[in-house]
This record gives sequence, structure tokens and C-alpha cells, in this order.
Amino acid sequence: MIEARQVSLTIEQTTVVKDMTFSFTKPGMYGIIGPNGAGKTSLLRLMSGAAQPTSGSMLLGDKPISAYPRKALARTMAVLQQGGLPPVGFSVRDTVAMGRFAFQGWFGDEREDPSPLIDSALNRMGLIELQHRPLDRLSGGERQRAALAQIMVQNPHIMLLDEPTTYLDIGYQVQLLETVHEWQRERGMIVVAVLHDLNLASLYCDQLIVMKDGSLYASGTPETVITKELVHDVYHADAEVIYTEPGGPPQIVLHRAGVGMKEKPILDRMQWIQPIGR
Ligand SMILES: Nc1ncnc2c1ncn2[C@@H]1O[C@H](COP(=O)(O)OP(=O)(O)OP(=O)(O)O)[C@@H](O)[C@H]1O
Repeated sequence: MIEARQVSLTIEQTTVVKDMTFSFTKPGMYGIIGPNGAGKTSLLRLMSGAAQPTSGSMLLGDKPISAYPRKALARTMAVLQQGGLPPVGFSVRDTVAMGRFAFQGWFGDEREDPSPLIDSALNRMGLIELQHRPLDRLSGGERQRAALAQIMVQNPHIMLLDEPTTYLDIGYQVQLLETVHEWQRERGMIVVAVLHDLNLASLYCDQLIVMKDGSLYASGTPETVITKELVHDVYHADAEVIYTEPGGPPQIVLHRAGVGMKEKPILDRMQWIQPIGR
């Protein structure tokens, strides 16, 4: 369980996270959304213990995150940082194996052979064929998949993902979130992901937190949070919100700036699009 109690973070006289209170108590997918500079990464850094609140407290279970030794924290929580892995000379397999550091003794040994776990993570991320390739000879998307495989072998209870779909094409974006979602359910994990794509956030998250100017702007299920008004007020963009199936997650369709077809209901407009051959 992660709980933020009136958490604020001030960096160089600017308060980048302001008085945030929330808790993630149940297993599930939690999304943090909001515009550039809203404070999403800063909030994730507070949740991972990489930054300490200037005021308020960030708790893991019933203790402040700062009270956990590094290795103990790594056995509970895995973090995928923004920007992913650097393009260095380590092979994909060795890089993924480094995710086991929290379970190793002084000499890098483990009680049980971690190979099956590493093979499974490589397999799930479609990296078996690339496992012996160095990271500096991979595309950005392949490196991002290796980064996720690395935190998979950590076997965490909580996973914090900062823009996990960066560098991925839409097929891999969906595949990555599908894998994370499936894995979250199998293991009953709490997954917190900073996502820029509202449609993906709506498809995969059970609950969303919206940040604006460092503060909590809204929170709730995608159905309650993703609205035309939210897109307008938080992102200063015009959009329609549509449902592709009854009871399904909302999806947004953007308008060009200032060229909104605001008066026409969406169903009316969809009749303009005729399948070829009719
Ligand atoms: N180390 C730092 N020193 C000074 N200011 C910082 C530092 N880190 C972040 N900030 C500022 O804090 C604010 C929030 O940054 P943060 O990276 O948390 O936003 P974000 O919502 O993740 O943005 P993005 O979507 O662009 O990644 C920004 O205005 C940023 O310039």
C-alpha cells in the first residue's frame, strides 16, 4: 500500500508537488496523467523514495519510504525510469539479470538459479532473439522492452513506471501495457504508471490521478475523469469523448486547434464517413 499524506516537494524555491493526499491500497493499475511540467515524475520520485517530501509523508505500508533500506525496498518495489536504459555495451540478457541484484549476496550469488525467471521475462518482452545483443545496438523501443524485462525479474509487489511507452510504436505500446496488465493481475500487484496518452491510460488503468501545476486536479475511474472539460481545462485542447462499446473505456478524439466541430454531435459526423463501395 502506498499512501501520500499532504505531500509537498519544493525544489529551488518552486513547489513542484503541492499538498497531495491519496492512497493506492488495492492491487490494480493506477495512472498519473497531466500536462508537461505538472509534477508527475516528481510525484513518482517521491513514491519511489528517490526524493524526500519537503512536508507531509509518503508511506509504504505503515512506514515512511525513507525508513526502508535500499535492498529491502528493491525487493518490494521496482521502478522504470523516464528515458529507460542507456545505450551501453552490456548484453540484453546481462542487463535483465541485473534486476536480480536485490536478491543476491555479497558475491552476486543467489540461492535459486534465476535463469528460468530471466528466460520468462525475455520471452514475455519478445527479446529471446536479441538476448546476446549489446544495448548500444538496439533501437530505443527494444531498449525500453529490455528495461521492462529487467524490472520484471525483480518480482516486485509494486511497480512504478515513468512513461513506459516512450519510444514504442502503437503496436508495442498496446503490447507492453497488455503484458503489464496481465502480469499485474496474475501477481496482484500495484502498478503506478505516468502516461501521456489519455486513450491508453483509459484503456488500461482502473483509477487515474490527474495533476495540474503540482496539485491533484481530479481522481477516479477513467469514465469519471476523462471528459471533454478535462481535456480543455488541463491540456487546453479540444476533443470529443467517445465510447466504442457500451460500458467500455472512454476514448478521446482530438480536434485541430480552433477548428472544432463543436456543435455537431459525433454520431452525426460519423455518418459522413462511408465505407468504400457503398
Ligand atoms: N531537479 C530539478 N530542479 C529544478 N526544477 C525541477 C527539477 N526537477 C523538476 N523540476 C521542475 O518541476 C516541475 C515538475 O517537473 P516534473 O518532471 O515532475 O513534471 P512532469 O509532469 O513529469 O513533466 P513531463 O510530462 O514534461 O515529463 C517542472 O516545472 C520542472 O521544471
